[in-house]
Amino acid sequence: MTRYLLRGATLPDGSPADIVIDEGRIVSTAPGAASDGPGTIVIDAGGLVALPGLVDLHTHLREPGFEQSETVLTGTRAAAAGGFTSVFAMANTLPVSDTAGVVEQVQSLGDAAGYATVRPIGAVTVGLAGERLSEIGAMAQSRAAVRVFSDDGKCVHDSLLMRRALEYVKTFDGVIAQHAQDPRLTENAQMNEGALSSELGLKGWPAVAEESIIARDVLLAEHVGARLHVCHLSTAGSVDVIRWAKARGIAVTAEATPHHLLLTEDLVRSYDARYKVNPPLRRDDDVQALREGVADGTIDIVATDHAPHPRESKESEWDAAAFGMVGLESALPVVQTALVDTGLIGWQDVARVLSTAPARIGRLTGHTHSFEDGAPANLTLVDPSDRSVFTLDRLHGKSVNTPYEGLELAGNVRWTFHHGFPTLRDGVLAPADEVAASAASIAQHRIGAQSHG
Ligand SMILES: NC(=O)N[C@@H](CC(=O)O)C(=O)O
Ligand SMILES: [Zn+2]
Ligand SMILES: [Zn+2]
Repeated sequence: MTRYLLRGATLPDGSPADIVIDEGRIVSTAPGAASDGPGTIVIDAGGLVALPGLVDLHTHLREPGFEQSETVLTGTRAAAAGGFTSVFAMANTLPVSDTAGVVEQVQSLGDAAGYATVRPIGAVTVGLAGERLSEIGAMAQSRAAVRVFSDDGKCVHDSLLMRRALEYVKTFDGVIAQHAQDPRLTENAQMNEGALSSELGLKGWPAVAEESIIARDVLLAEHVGARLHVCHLSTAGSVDVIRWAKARGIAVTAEATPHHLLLTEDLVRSYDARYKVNPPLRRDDDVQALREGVADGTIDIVATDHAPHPRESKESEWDAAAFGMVGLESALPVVQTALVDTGLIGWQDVARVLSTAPARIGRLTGHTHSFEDGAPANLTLVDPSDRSVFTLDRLHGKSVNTPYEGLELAGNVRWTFHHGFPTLRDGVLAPADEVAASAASIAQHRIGAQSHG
């Protein structure tokens, strides 16, 4: 394997570093200490911030079943372009990822592609139908070793099923990731409920539909003593409920998406379905509350909810259009724009909310996120001085349903290393055949690490 020297990088804590990568691992980070042996590729990392490889706990890769929107290969190319080295693949595929067979298939596709570590999420209920628990134990014990279970796209609404699911995952330290949406309160809902939804004549989606499920679930998690993760918080009230639950010592974690940290419902005035997403874009005071929630640690992570949809699903009229936005390539720029450049968080917090905390919540093994000598080299180099208008050529997945086209965002990902292999090189994706050729050794790393716990 090639040896790399990333010269003049800045670590998240602000300290300078010359990062040497060899045999897929970080050999040293001490400035000046690195000598360029023959065959070392030297990268000028001056002005670039080195972050541990980003980890997305909430990605829709769409394979199997919806390959016209995305595949494991194209979605992980988008991930690498966005600085991600691991993604957790949501279960709303076709067939649904509710059996050991499907989660192992998703994991194998990720291993073969090689652009990022793919960790499948298992469905909580069979077919996401909300009626019977899926084979949670078999998925946990499978080669995919699933630790995160979610019916995302749908809420696990039945209280007894939710209780049983929490009891089940508790036995192996798993977590239920809840899409908190009361189905009865949101029937045919199209956007945030309020003055604007009345004005636009679109059926509203009240904040309480999210907050009431979160309140119930934190109490269930407390009762069972199990871990609960709440997907895509979107309202100020949700942040309050999570803050209350954490103060009470409940084992709950929460995520916010980049789009809910930057965009508001006012965009819906355009009736442009690029802005149609579940949960809906909310008001400015919600955005502010979410930002404060990330800054004070109430919200543990930022997760993309990368949700690719084909053009025809987004070009129809608002009511008929699909919910969802792509988000892997824009995540880091939006986080810098909304949280870092506003002075709310620093780069160490970015490393936490986009890498170490999601890795911990998902019990990601064999993929450490530190700059310690000997750690697997999963890292990304970001240019924080970049200011550029977001364009569709920044996207590398199959779908282009981004809300950021034409917006100026701060920060850009330049390099991504996945287990020592550069998947993104000064902004250019490595060719698929080269990445696939390195994939066997990457899989080897992971299997070795998993068997050690
Ligand atoms: N976020 C969305 O608007 N859509 C997601 C489902 C989901 O995350 O709930 C999708 O799968 O398209
Ligand atoms: Zn969801
Ligand atoms: Zn989702």
